[in-house]
Amino acid sequence: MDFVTLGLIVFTSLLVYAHYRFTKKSLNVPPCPVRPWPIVGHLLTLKADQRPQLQQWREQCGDIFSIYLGSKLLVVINDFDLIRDTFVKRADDFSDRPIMFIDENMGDLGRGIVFTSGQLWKEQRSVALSTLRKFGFGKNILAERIQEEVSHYLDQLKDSGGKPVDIKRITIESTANIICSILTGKRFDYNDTTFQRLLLEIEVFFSSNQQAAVVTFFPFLKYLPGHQKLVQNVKSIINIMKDFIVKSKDKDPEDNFIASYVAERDSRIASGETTTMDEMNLLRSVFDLINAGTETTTTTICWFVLYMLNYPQVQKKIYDEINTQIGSGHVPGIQDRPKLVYLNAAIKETQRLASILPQSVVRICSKTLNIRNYTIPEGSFIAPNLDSVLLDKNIWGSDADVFNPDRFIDAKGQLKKPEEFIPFGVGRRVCLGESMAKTELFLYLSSLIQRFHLLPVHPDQPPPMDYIHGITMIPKPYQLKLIERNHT
Ligand code: HEM
Repeated sequence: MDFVTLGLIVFTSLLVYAHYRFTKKSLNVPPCPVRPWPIVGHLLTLKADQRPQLQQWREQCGDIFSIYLGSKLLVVINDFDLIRDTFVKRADDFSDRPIMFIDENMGDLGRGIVFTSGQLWKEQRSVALSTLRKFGFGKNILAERIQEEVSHYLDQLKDSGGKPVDIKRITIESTANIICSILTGKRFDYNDTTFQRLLLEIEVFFSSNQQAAVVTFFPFLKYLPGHQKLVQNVKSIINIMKDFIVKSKDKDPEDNFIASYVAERDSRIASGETTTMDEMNLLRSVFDLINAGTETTTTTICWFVLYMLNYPQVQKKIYDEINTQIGSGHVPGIQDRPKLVYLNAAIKETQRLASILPQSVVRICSKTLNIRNYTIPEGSFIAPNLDSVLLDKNIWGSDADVFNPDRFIDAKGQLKKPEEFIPFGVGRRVCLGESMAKTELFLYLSSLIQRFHLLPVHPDQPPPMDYIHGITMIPKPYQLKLIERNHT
């Protein structure tokens, strides 16, 4: 990039910034916690871990405040009632998503499920959901498929022979295999080279996502060399997805998601229906489902195990419950879920406290709107701060920052289902994979505790509960020992 180009970029950014500052001041946008800098806005003010900072800004500014990411306005919504009023009661206004940087590298903008809006999003989401239902979403067939994968997972873990092991990689392999087998009709051998390449690229994708987000706010950064690596990464994932589609699309529509999508598209076209179903949307939906369905579940499992190492009394109570309610004669199945109240409570408590997607997935305002007398200009980003609900002391009590599964159990010993428990988001864009994720979490974690005693590598020195602030809040890498329990 030469100096003239650089000068033009800086000059244009200043003009854009001045325009935004001037117009937004007169528009009464929600308050900023601190004054934004020219060009970069609050990007340099944001700390590496923004969670405590957002909490502090909420105390300072109230339930709604503004942050400038470059010249882009991001409005942060806090508090359960305000989040519900905005994203559920006014879903028509607040259900769109912005187009993100990666779309550019797909050769087509705004395709698939996660980063689309309007009619296209509605059709792609509804097709994805109805197709996934055919393959067992919300039914026992999916649970059986997951259970089969869990048994491979436990065998892999057993191979650690009680030596220190980091379970993250094995867990990603296993959860990715479930979604890949639904999409393509085929489960992969863990050593399959294409599968290993896919997992590696997904890991790179997730770890470089913050960098990717910055490019969304400063498109000129795409000319810097580091960015090319990201582009290459996305292209590699896309090529693997294309290969999945080529190999799966001509199979029986009952065999896999891809073939079923293609058959449905052909039938809509044949009957003269106007449809957004095409190869590009299929490609991007497959990409979305693998990305959204792998990292989130894996991260939650890794958090649960970390809590078990730090709270051995909770682990013992879960094991005792499994022993009493199920015994060791068979692995827990989905029909056992209602019996394991304490385990279910511990899973909920993990999701609440770990809050792995603290600001959910960002939305965009497609027209100028008002919230509590503030103006939210067209094109602004808007995010529900799930942390502000999941960690709220007014909802969960003064020990909201302590891991305590009992808070989800009522006086009669029944599982509580508070409406403020929103780790899967809210409104029309609520997680599409919620039922699958819940089934996975129950089957993986019940089997894990039934089969192994989870121990820290150094007795009485459990790994710290630190995390890395990526696209999800990932526990810092840690090891543990898995000691097989005595089975009768
Ligand atoms: C513990 C696991 C999971 C958590 C905590 C989680 C959480 C979330 C959250 C917070 C959102 C954004 C919702 C919003 O904008 O309000 C989301 C969206 C989404 N999730 Fe999940 N998720 C999980 C597992 C899964 C799985 C297993 C799948 C797929 C098989 C999946 C697919 C999706 C998709 C496609 C979207 C975008 C929905 C849309 O924009 O219409 N998720 N998820």
